[in-house]
Amino acid sequence: MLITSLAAISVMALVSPLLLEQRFEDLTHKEHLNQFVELIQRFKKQDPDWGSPQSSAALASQLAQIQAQSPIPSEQQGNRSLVLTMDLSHSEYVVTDPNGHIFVAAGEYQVGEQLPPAALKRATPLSQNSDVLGYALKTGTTNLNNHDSTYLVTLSQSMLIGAAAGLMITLLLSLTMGRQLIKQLRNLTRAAMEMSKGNLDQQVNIKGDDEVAILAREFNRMCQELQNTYAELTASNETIKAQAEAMQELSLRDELTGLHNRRYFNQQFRLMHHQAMRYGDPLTLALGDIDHFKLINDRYSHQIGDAVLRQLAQLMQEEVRESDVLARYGGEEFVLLMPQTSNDQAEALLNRIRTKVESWPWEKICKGLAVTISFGISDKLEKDMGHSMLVDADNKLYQAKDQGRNRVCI
Ligand SMILES: Nc1nc2c(ncn2[C@@H]2O[C@H](COP(=O)(O)OP(=O)(O)OP(=O)(O)O)[C@@H](O)[C@H]2O)c(=O)[nH]1
Repeated sequence: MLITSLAAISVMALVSPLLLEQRFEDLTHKEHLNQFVELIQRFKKQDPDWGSPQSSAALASQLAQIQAQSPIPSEQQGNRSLVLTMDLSHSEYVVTDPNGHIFVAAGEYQVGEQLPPAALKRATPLSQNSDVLGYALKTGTTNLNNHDSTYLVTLSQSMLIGAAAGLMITLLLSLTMGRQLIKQLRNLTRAAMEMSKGNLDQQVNIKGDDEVAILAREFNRMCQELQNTYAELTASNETIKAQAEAMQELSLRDELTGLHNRRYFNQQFRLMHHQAMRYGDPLTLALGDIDHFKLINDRYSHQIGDAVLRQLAQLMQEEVRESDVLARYGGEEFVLLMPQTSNDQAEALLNRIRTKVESWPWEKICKGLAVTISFGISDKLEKDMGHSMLVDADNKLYQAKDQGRNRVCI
């Protein structure tokens, strides 16, 4: 923009004086011609023999005299004299009769010749009333008189000084505006780079109302929108994540008791069994089964049976460790996986649970209700992904049932 402005002013400074000179010359030429036509008309008025050889010779001689001496501020007497103060010293004119025969010569034209048609076309008719007295053609270049030349030079110099002042002002303005522009663009670039790093909280200062300010305003608006959209997306992501986690958790939970389900137990059992096998850590598995649960359902209703299951899950949950895995294994069956626990320790824990179940006031749920539970325990670690341990615990549970229920077998 700066370069364009400077170039425009420089071209203007160079071309304007030329155009001015050209225009000045045109106007001077026109002015001279008008004066010349007036002069001829006045001559004609005083010379009734206009067009005669004597008249033509008299005019030619007068003009030669004028051109040689002018300006002529004289009032010459006589039939064929002119009264004028016109300065013809800088102009040369060809004058013809109405038919284009030259009787006043100048430049390359000679007296008595016929003015060529092209030149005649350019010539100015010398008219009086409606009569065409002849034609006048200016030849050569228009030389300006001293006064006009001085005027033109002064004008050209003024224009050059004006252009120089314009250049200086443009330069100063451009530098000042350029600094401001660069500062704003730097701020914008910095903010954009921060955004690309993921810092969406970007706002740049806005000064003025120019294109950069409009760009900065749009940038700020875009940042704000991006920030809002990002916040919405993050919130929605969080919700989706939370829902996915909740669903995942639900898929691993038993709906009735809230304990983990058999699927979760299977996952954990595989892991813990593998770990215990690898590092030689103790691992104990207990299978529990409510005694005569069918009778409870039959005698007190299925709803009471469900309430028993829920309460029993809670009682067991209260007794086990965080690191233990307690799950509902099937209908009225529970499974408890105890890492870092020996058979004896497991037996003690399950007896504690068994006693707690037996002594819990079941009458709160239903009058006459009594609940007991039997457990089978195994610590059998074999390279069969836990199969032996499960079978062994199940066998021990049957053993407990066989031996009269409400007991723990290891
Ligand atoms: N209320 C209720 N009952 C269930 C649920 N799941 C299984 N049952 C019942 O639990 C009972 C299990 O009965 P059985 O397998 O004969 O065993 P049991 O009556 O407890 O007898 P033992 O185990 O030998 O002491 C069946 O009647 C099932 O219908 C449940 O979610 N809710």
